[in-house]
Amino acid sequence: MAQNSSSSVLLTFEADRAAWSSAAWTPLTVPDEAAPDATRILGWCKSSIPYLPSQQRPLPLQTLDVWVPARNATSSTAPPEPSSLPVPSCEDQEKVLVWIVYIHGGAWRDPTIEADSFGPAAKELLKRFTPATSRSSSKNVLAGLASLNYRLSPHPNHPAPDRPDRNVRHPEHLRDVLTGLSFLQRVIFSSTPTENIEFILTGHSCGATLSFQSIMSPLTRFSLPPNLSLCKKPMAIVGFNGLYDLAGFIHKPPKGWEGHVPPYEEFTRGAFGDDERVWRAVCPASAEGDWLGEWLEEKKGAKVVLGISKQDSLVPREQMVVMRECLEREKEKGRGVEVRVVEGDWGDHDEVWQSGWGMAGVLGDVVEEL
Ligand SMILES: Nc1ccccc1C(=O)C[C@H](N)C(=O)O
Repeated sequence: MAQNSSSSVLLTFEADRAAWSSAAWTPLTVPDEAAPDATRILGWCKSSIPYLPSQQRPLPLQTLDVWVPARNATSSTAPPEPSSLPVPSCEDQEKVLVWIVYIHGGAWRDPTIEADSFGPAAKELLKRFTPATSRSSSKNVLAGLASLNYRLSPHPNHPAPDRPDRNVRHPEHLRDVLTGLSFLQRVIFSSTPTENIEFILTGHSCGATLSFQSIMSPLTRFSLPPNLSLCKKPMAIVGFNGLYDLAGFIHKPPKGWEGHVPPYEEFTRGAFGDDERVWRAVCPASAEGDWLGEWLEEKKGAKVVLGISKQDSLVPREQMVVMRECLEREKEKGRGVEVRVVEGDWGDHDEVWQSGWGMAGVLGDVVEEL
């Protein structure tokens, strides 16, 4: 049985430590089945942690949220120290400590969708993996969950000329995602006394696009500094209702989707500018070169799960199909990434994260199978 040890975060950089400690741990509670009027603590949450610690005034969208499971069902109500990261201990050498990192959607521009939109799915996952209720047969241990904010492009319906974090273009969204991931990995590796850690990177809509961009070479593809390359790449990428080929959609929409071309073109130009070569280079199903091979070189046995809502009215099923076909073409060349498609009755485009259960089901299965 996994138990928490509240180890202090041993960060090399004082600025990282200050940033991590700047947010308190708050309890996440659920009704207690045993005592109907009481609640029990499911986990602990830190929100709006700035991930650009050296910057004097971090912008509101350059932050991340973290959830960790509570020690056990009757855990004390005293929160962990703000400077700590409670880590489930994992005596069983066979078990892997798994972190899930989520990237929200919103077409690179919607200011009404932020990191906390992962809350419902995070809660479902904590319920499934809380040490007290976790099936002992579960192969792995859920160590924690994180969700990233990143700077956005302007939204015509929500102008905010005074907000520098809502008026950027590619590659700034990805720069923030990689910066947040690096900060998180520094914190996790400095507080977890095991090498046996794996990450699942997951995203919704344009967050799925950003998940795949995160494993591509930042320098050669996006003119970002090479030190933003992830020190540890994810073992699995899980996309929900993802955007994988924007140029393809805009030039040749599926039958019945022609009316969606104007909004797609608007947000694509808003995020990536007018050069269509850039649209192709940023989308995983149309990008050239061997990004998959580069990932698999480091992560043999890596897997991709493409989840789609059958009721999605904003992203057509064909986006998943082109992505699956792209990955399967690579497979024929001998690059074995395992690809799985899950089609769920999860409601419309945003309902899958609003309710959270569909996402949590798919992600929980990936945690157990890793
Ligand atoms: N039309 C889309 C097509 C595909 C993916 C997202 C959207 C969005 O509209 C996202 C967001 N709610 C927006 O206002 O930009």
